[in-house]
Amino acid sequence: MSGGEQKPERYYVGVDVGTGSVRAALVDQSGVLLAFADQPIKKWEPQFNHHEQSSEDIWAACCVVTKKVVQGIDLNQIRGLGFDATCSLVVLDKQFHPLPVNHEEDSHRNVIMWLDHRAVSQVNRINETKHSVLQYVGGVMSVEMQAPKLLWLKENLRETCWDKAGHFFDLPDFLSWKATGVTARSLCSLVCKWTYSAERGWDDSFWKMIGLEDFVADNYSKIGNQVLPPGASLGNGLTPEAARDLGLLPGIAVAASLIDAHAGGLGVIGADVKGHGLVCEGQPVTSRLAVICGTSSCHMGISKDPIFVPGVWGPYFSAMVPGFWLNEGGQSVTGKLIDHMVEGHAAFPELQVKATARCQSVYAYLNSHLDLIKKAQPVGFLTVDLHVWPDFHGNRSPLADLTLKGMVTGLKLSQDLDDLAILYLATVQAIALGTRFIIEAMEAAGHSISTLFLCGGLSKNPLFVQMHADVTGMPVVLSQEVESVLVGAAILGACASGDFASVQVCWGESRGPRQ
Ligand SMILES: Nc1ncnc2c1ncn2[C@@H]1O[C@H](COP(=O)(O)OP(=O)(O)O)[C@@H](O)[C@H]1O
Ligand SMILES: O=C(CO)[C@H](O)[C@H](O)COP(=O)(O)O
Repeated sequence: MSGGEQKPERYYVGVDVGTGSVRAALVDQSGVLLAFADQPIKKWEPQFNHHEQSSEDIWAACCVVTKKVVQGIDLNQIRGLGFDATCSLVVLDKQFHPLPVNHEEDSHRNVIMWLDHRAVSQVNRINETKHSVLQYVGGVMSVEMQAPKLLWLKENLRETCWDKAGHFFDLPDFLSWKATGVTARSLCSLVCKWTYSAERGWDDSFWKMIGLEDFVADNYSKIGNQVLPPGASLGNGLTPEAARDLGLLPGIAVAASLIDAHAGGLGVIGADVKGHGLVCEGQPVTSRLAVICGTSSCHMGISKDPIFVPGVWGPYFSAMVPGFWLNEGGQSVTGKLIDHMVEGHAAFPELQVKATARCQSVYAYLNSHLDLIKKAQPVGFLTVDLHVWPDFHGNRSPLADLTLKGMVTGLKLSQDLDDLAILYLATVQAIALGTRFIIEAMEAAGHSISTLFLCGGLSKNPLFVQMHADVTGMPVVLSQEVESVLVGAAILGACASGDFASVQVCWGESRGPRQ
């Protein structure tokens, strides 16, 4: 954000709800992050491929982190609040109380998480319809989107959930409703996960064809019939009740939200790169690919005209950057896969002890261990006979095949720390190769990408970043501000406050690359 004529003492709060934790930041008018706080959130996996959360637990965590980042600040200086979150499905009854999304009837667990794969039969039937809305999700709907999950609820929890439900929210929209009482949905969520079209609105024939004609009959009141662009100001701003919860003043501007990957994309894709000798300097913003790497990785490329990439979500109009089409490639598990491989290895307890003794994270320890054992070779050569296929949770892009599984070839009869380090390296390489596979599919369809902009938890791992550069052959830019997703959320708040005319105006010089 670049302030221009505004006074310097205006602040914005961004709240980012990831898969594993909630983060908040206080950001100034120049986009500089002044305070940061995070808080883990609960997750349940009551059975394989069922992943649930609690919207009350998530809101409570939002309140804890927001209170922390505004400590010591004159609350009158806080002008706007923006939320982003994972695209999980929140279910509330007609009085806005949580409803259970499980057979146990535990209403605390009222969120079907984005990575939940329970609705396989439902998504297969949806894809068999070959309905035209599927063209706008890469040709194949993902089990991680909302329509199959809604159909699963109707077919499996009719009495305990479906019949009682009054409101189905994408998690980012739930948060903005909780803050303002306004049920308007963000165009970002509805376009990307719910088949809404920015140009044509809802398609009645789709919902009727898949057996969810209920939504058409009540004019989409349960899933959203008022739609606003991300960054638009909601109602009268923060309600007195939400203000008390969050430790802010009532009435401050609250923005229509973004999905987390889109907030990260917004936070990095417009960075000013002048003077860094980067190939993308002087090239259009469409030559950049934002890669948001957390539990999953999301590959966000924008274009002036719609580009249809088989197996890559979109094209979505105005879902991330207003006026641009978005294609969203993805890998359903990346950080989660690395954690899974490392934590499941027989040498993990030894790794923990050694990393703790050096006051390092296990990943910093593994990276230095790889440096030690590579000897004179480049580190990548350590895996010449060990290979990982990373689709342990199916392939989101570009194969769009949820049935795919993971694979490791080249295992030996030893399981020492060297083996663990090399398996970790092979996993990171496999993820980077998956990114290259997605880029190749996007380029074959018409994108022209020259530079990667990485953010999210995994961008803090130098090995992960280096492997993405090596494997794609492209420069990787890291934003000066490590918490770029939160900057994206704060940009929404800044935009809603009216201090900035649009989210693009917030892209400014202070948000250039790291030196
Ligand atoms: N400093 C770090 N070094 C290596 N990996 C990291 C680091 N920080 C976070 N990660 C990894 O990033 C992933 C989580 O990223 P994050 O963006 O916090 O996820 P989410 O938004 O999905 O909650 C985890 O797999 C974690 O191990
Ligand atoms: O589908 C997505 C974005 O469209 C993301 O994968 C999902 O929101 C989870 O994000 P994260 O891995 O950062 O927790």
